[in-house]
Amino acid sequence: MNSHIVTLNAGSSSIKFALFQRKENEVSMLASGLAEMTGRDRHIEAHDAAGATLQEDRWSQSDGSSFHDEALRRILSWRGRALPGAEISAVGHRVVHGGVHYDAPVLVAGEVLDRLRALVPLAPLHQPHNIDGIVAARNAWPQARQVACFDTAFHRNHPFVNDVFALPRRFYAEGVRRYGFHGLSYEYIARRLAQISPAHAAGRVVVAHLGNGASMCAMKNGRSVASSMGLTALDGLPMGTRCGQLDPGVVLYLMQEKKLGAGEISDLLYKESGLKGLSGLSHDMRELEASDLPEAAQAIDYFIFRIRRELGGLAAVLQGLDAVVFCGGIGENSRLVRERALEGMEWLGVELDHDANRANAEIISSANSRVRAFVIPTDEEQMIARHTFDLAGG
Ligand SMILES: Nc1ncnc2c1ncn2[C@@H]1O[C@H](COP(=O)(O)OP(=O)(O)O)[C@@H](O)[C@H]1O
Ligand SMILES: CC(=O)OP(=O)(O)O
Ligand SMILES: [Mg+2]
Repeated sequence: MNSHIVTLNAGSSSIKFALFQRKENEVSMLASGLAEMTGRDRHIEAHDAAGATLQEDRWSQSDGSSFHDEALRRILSWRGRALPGAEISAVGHRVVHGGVHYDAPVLVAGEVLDRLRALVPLAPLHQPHNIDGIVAARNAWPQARQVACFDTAFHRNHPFVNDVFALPRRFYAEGVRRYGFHGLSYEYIARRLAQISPAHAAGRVVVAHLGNGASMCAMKNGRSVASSMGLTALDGLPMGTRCGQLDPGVVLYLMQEKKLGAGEISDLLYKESGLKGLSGLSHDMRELEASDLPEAAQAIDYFIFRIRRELGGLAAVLQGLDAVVFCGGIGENSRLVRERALEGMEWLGVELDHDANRANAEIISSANSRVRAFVIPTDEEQMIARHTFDLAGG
């Protein structure tokens, strides 16, 4: 009997969903979709494996319900029509934070959900939606097993120096560590690079996952050795609405001088900063690139500046560089960001092929470039599906 699974991936500005089947160890996607919150509107669309549209709809946020609640409701209400007769044996969820307990996917049972709830303060833009997805999927498919697949798991073998903050040791012991996120994406990229170019995959690689959330990962032989993100998904690169790296003194200033409370500071750093805060226009890179506002250009400048700084830093961690990979909504689509991130990087061994970059080619470095630069569409859904079949069977 063919077994089907559903995957749910709630990001900060989108929920991606898909239906998979496994036949003789091969995982294939039968349908996939995306509910997304752009600068302009909210929409949902779904396609079958051949790309034919199965569903398309737009809505505006007027009734006070959150984007994620409404998106999840629409995704689940669609399932009856989309999946007639499909027996769903398991639902795989992207869960952004696994904390100290989880360094691999788990079946959601017993105390798991409580442990995931305890991590909500460390990932407020994601974890509540990941948990809502688990609860909603339990109701929608009561017979199915629920599998949690963690963004943090791929990074859990970092050397101590990449894992620690210089705080008194008791904080490390209680889990105040650099976890790193986007691990399902990096895991997929490591596997895919090994298919495209095994020699590069075995070497020193920096992957830039540039989406609404953005981070960079240093990999050696397909394993993560450092991430730009930390205890939370606030650190490192500036993002759609998140600040990225910040002097902790700024937080003290906000508390002591501006008299802001924890909730206000959290909202400021997670929801009002980054590209949105700097541009005053939008969190959405497409809108910033299309704008003539000098503030929009400066927001992009800062994004690029931090990518370049992180690239140099991670190359130093790896003691050299063999390949750079771009992925995520911005990394896969923005020629401008890739071009500006790599221009003048010949000292590091990267020479861009401008035509290939403009064409969104898979390899965007020149034939002479010592370091090869790739654009590889990421596929977190595929990683979730593989883990879910492996753990829940079917
Ligand atoms: N053609 C494009 N040019 C520039 N940016 C793009 C393009 N397409 C998508 N993006 C950007 O990708 C980001 C969303 O990335 P994605 O990885 O889907 O987000 P999430 O973090 O929610 O999973 C948005 O900032 C969007 O503007
Ligand atoms: C961890 C994170 O930032 O995820 P996303 O890019 O999906 O918001
Ligand atoms: Mg994402």
